[in-house]
Amino acid sequence: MSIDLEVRTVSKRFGRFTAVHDVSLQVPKGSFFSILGPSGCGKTTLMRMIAGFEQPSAGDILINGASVLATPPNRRPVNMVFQHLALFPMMTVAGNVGYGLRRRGLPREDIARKVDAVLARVGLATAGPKRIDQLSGGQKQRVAIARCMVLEPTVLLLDEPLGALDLKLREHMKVELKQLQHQFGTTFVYITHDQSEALVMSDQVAVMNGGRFEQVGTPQDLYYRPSSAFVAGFVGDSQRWMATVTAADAGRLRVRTDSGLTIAATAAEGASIAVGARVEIFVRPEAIVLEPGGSPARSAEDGVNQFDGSVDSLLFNGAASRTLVTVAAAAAPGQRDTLAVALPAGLPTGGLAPGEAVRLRFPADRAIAFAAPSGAAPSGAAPSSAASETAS
Ligand SMILES: Nc1ncnc2c1ncn2[C@@H]1O[C@H](COP(=O)(O)OP(=O)(O)OP(=O)(O)O)[C@@H](O)[C@H]1O
Repeated sequence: MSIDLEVRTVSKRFGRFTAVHDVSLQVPKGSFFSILGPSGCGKTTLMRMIAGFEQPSAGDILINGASVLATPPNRRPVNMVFQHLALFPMMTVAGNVGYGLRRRGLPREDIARKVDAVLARVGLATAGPKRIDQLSGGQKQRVAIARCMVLEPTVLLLDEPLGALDLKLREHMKVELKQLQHQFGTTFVYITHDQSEALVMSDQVAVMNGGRFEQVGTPQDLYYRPSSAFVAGFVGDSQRWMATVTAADAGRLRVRTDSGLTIAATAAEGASIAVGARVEIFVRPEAIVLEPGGSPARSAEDGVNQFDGSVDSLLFNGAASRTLVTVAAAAAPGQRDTLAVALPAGLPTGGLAPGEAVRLRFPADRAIAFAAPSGAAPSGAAPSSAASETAS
């Protein structure tokens, strides 16, 4: 596996503030790598160092195995697509796409041939003579990508390129960008604060927080095997509780949530958690199975959590429909918890109505516990309703 881009223990300080701390990554040739993190975590600073617009304070950046620190931005084999695309509004589509080739001094006929070929590959074969303002938002995105791809970069850097689009177009462009990347076979490094963009498109994702990488892995790794509470909370939806550990045996835990529920949970990989520890518990909505209430109670199985509750509300959203279920903690009168549960596709939501009794089950190995940062605020309990916690 050859590596197109390598970042080695790179840091960036602005005065006394460190925006990027000791970050390392390797991006294999032809892959889609995303850097995902909240606003201000250092994504753009890292990207600007790769592009050559900022110099690292420490570390090295290699493209095709050679350090590029001494190479100015316009000589690095990378191109960058910005959120606001930076297309020239007064030029035609072909004029924009051919701009870099003209600056390189290529003969006109070579430019015309390359521009036509790349426009055809992004599905805009006939758009060359059009003005930029005659294009839709999605078409402008494709022109911005074509303008970079025509220069045949080793790495294409994309800085939140879908940020300015409306939601529907963003959903569409996620799939289209992934297809374009696959078709060109070019290495893409993509920065975003939108976890769903990163999950859908990427081969590998680095989750960044406070200038550091929290975890680098496949979307599946991040979703199913998060290595920190930050990753578990930032990637995908979760039911989340603050809790105290009441029993611990080789990673199998029993915890009492601040809202009064007793939950069988599993310590996150590599975490050593003892009785009395404060933890954060994460359960994915689809890990929770919803059964009709009133069905004969199954005997409590070891390692399976089981709660009786009632439907609070239905959140219909086609295949992504959910229901909110309220359960009460028997040991804590007056306290209750509302859990979001995914409805299996095709389940007639007509069968469920607010107030209806249901039973929730989820296995202990889908309730992942991370040590809570010291001083973490309790999650707090919602107001009361009638339901009872059964055995777990
Ligand atoms: N030239 C600079 N001088 C001083 N501080 C800077 C400079 N550039 C960035 N920073 C700081 O570094 C931190 C990281 O900024 P950066 O733009 O890399 O974050 P980001 O993750 O890309 O955020 P966003 O998603 O909002 O663009 C921020 O606190 C920012 O204020």
